Amino acid sequence: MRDRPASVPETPPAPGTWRRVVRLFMPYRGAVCVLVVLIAVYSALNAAVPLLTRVVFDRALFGPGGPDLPLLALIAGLAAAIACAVGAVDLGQTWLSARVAQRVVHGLRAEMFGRLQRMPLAFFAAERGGEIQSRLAGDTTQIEYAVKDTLPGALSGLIGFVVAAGAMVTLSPVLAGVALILAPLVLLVASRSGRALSTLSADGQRTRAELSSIIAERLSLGGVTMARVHGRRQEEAAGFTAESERLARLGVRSGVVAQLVLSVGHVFFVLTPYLVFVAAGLTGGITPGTLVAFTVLQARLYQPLWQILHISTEFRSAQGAFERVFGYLDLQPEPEPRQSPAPGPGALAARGAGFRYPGTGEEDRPALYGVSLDIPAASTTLVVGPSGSGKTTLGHLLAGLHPPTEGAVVIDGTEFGAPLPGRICIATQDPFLFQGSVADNLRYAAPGATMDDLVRACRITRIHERIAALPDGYDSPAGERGALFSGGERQRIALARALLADASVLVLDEATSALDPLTELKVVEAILAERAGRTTVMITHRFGVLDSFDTVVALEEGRVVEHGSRLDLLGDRHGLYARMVRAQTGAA
Ligand SMILES: Nc1ncnc2c1ncn2[C@@H]1O[C@H](COP(=O)(O)OP(=O)(O)OP(=O)(O)O)[C@@H](O)[C@H]1O
Repeated sequence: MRDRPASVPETPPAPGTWRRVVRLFMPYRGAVCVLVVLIAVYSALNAAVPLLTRVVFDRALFGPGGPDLPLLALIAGLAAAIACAVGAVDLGQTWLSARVAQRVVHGLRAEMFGRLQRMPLAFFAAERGGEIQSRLAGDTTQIEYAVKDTLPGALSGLIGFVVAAGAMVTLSPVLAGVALILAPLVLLVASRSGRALSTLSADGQRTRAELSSIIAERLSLGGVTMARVHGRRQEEAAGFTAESERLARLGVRSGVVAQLVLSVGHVFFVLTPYLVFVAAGLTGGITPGTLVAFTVLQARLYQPLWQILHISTEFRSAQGAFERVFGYLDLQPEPEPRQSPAPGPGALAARGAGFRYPGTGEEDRPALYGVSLDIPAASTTLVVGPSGSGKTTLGHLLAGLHPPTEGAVVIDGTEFGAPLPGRICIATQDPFLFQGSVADNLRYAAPGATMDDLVRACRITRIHERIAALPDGYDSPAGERGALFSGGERQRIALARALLADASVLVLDEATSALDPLTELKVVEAILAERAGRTTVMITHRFGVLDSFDTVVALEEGRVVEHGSRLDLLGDRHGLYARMVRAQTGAA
């Protein structure tokens, strides 16, 4: 299993994270302003009730003339009206804040997905699947929880605090001063604990991502098979358990730190009223009505304070998630192609093209270098070479999947370095079939294809009989990554999909490698016949019996070492192609 440091070193919060969080709300500033007004109204209405209580005590109940029933009835009516208004305003503010929060989180998710789609393929080769899943689904969910409660909570906390403190100062400035004397201590503890919480949160998010990666990789069909074949089930379970325990420990520590803040706050809330009573006793001249109103207002003061503490701990806990999401949003995507080449017959060329995979050092040889080739329109070209010689890399360059890191790749006279759907298509050795029906998978290349089109393509790639024999025919499910089909069947379905794309250039990168040699020969011949008049490039190791190609390109160690007609290259007894054909066919 993976190695991990026993504990991730404390990292200070990334500078600018909070500024970026605030910026997320900028497009909704109008709604946020309305929210502020609603919350202010809500807080003012809430603060009015204790002031009514003061009138009840000092005038309506215990006034000089005894109980004043009409005044009591009036106050009861007013209190009922205020309660209704508070309910309505509360509903409005909940709707608005939920809307803003959901929009912000939806925007983050959509932007992150879009950014990832534009990342170079090398990013997906290096990044773990679980990591992407964890950031896109897990981190955004944590942000959603934080943002949903935070926006209204922080605003109502602040406004509620100001309104309640203002009302308390109006009643008695001295008692208000005493009530707030311990507040700085609580804020200090909150700020210290907040920093610890952010670190714990970042560590927690990383551990969650590690768990997701283990699940995605080791609980896949391939991962489970590998563990069973090599008898490593217990080690796999132990690796997962260790990460899970680590997450559990982090969860406990975060819970304790968060509770520390809340507990200090609690002591403050319990202690302060008694300090106020003592102060009232010492100063004298405070009416019972003022003291009752003051006591009610104190509760109203603590609630927002409590809310602010609670939110600050929650937000600090979400800091790690924000940083990981922003980390993906800062990734450098592939540049968009400057111009789309004008339509043409499909003549390809490489001009001194080379490619170096990201992460390979300057001292390593590039995967491909100095490749200059002309592949005329409507020609058929075979690309051969030893394992690791750069065939797939060349295929990817010709299909626009990688832009060359030196030189250029050209179609019909125009340089390109990005996929050209509809003009160039590639079928690979390990094709991707998604969960859905066989027909869905085929129509991915040609959404408007009729059933006859599907059947025709599948007949060419010799897979129609197999699909037709399934209980639901073309509507049968393909399974996870096409797992309900054999490797050779998957390849033939993917080849049919590539034919349906009807591109002027088709690159076959070992796309028939899982077929038996006889079927492979028939399928390749049928594809070439179907594509007569269009350009086809085939990369393969099993070329010994393939004799219908115009041209052969032989690669060795990232360079083109032979390029010519098949018969010419066969004539060069010491040439790479001739030697490889002899090795395959057993010819002397
Ligand atoms: N994503 C990658 N990152 C780094 N190096 C890579 C990556 N993919 C391939 N390479 C390296 O680039 C070189 C050429 O690889 P490529 O897959 O093009 O060879 P190939 O001729 O198609 O091999 P094979 O016949 O085994 O499929 C190899 O040395 C390989 O290790």
